[in-house]
Amino acid sequence: MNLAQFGWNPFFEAHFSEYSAAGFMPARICSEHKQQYQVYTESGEYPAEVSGKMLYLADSRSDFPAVGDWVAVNSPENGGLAIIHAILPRKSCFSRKMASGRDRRSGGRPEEQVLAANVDTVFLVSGLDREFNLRRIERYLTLVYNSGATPVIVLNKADVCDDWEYCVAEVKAIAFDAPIHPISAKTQNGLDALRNYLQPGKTAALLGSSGVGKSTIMNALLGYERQRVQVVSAQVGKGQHTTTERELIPVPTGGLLIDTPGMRELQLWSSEENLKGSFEDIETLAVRCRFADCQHESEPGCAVRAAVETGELDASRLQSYRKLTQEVAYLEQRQDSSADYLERKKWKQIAKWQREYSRISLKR
Ligand SMILES: Nc1nc2c(ncn2[C@@H]2O[C@H](COP(=O)(O)OP(=O)(O)OP(=O)(O)O)[C@@H](O)[C@H]2O)c(=O)[nH]1
Ligand SMILES: [Zn+2]
Repeated sequence: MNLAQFGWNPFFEAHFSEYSAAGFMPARICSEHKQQYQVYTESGEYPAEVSGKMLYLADSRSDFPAVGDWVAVNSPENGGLAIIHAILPRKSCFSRKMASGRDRRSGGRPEEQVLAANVDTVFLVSGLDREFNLRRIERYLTLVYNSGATPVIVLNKADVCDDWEYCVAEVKAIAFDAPIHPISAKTQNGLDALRNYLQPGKTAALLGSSGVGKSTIMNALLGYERQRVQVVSAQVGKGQHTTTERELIPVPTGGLLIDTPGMRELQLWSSEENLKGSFEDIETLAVRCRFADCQHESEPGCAVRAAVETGELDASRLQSYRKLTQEVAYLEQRQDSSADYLERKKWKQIAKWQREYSRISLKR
């Protein structure tokens, strides 16, 4: 197997020199299930586990490999198990803050779990049907900008939209420099535009609400119906090893697509930072507010509200900005709290509420 086909490049090469000196070889995680892995290496595909040392040193779930990660492994002998010794730095990363209390290591704090790593392009899929919703696209854009991957906006179901040019223009106004591709997965129109992002060694993932057509697009790009198979157990070497369906899947154009259950359930977990990427217009206006910590509510000399009044800024933009700010504040407050039992119980409730809330607001 040719590693460059799997995304190996000078960035990872540079970070690998100390490991190659120690006799390790590079591998890319192509599936993960309960910390049992499957990896692509130059000499083929192997089951893998993390080393005892890595397990011992890990103090949160984000210290474990995720699908898409490049790792350093020992050479697996005749079809055996590869042992993972280190994770190379991630060029991009999608993660989720886990509800507290699941893992004692975290002391009950919301913990980061990496869902996918080293994604180059995210196809942010939206339907051009009745589900079309600009605010939702904004929220997903925020999430993608925060990951380090590059967003590409895919407007699917153009076949059922009479006025898709109008929708594209609307999206353009909120998308900054993200490319926008109207397509129809059903009629296969416009799919070549997406194939362009899947050159050899490039990794892409599909993100978007349920029913927008992610599976249909994926099947069209793969050229076959991908079945999402249940976990099966296989006897490997001396111990039991669980193998799962590949979640980093080669496509005929030479690139790779990531499809993990985690990416499918990904919700908006953000921090202050990622507000900036998709609300540049508001951030720019806010520089002119009289108070540096202006909330753009009722403060005197607020440049953001002034812009809404003159029509320079759409009122709904400010509304979605506020909503996102509130969510961020909420999450940060959670992270600050202490970790005793009652707190944890409360957090569980909050996490549940938060999940429901983001579901509801994403559906809006
Ligand atoms: N008219 C039309 N329907 C489409 C198109 N693409 C997908 N669909 C339909 O939309 C429905 C949902 O498609 P899926 O591919 O299952 O959507 P998904 O985003 O994978 O949904 P989840 O698995 O729930 O996340 C199916 O009935 C598809 O046939 C399209 O381009 N045009
Ligand atoms: Zn203001």
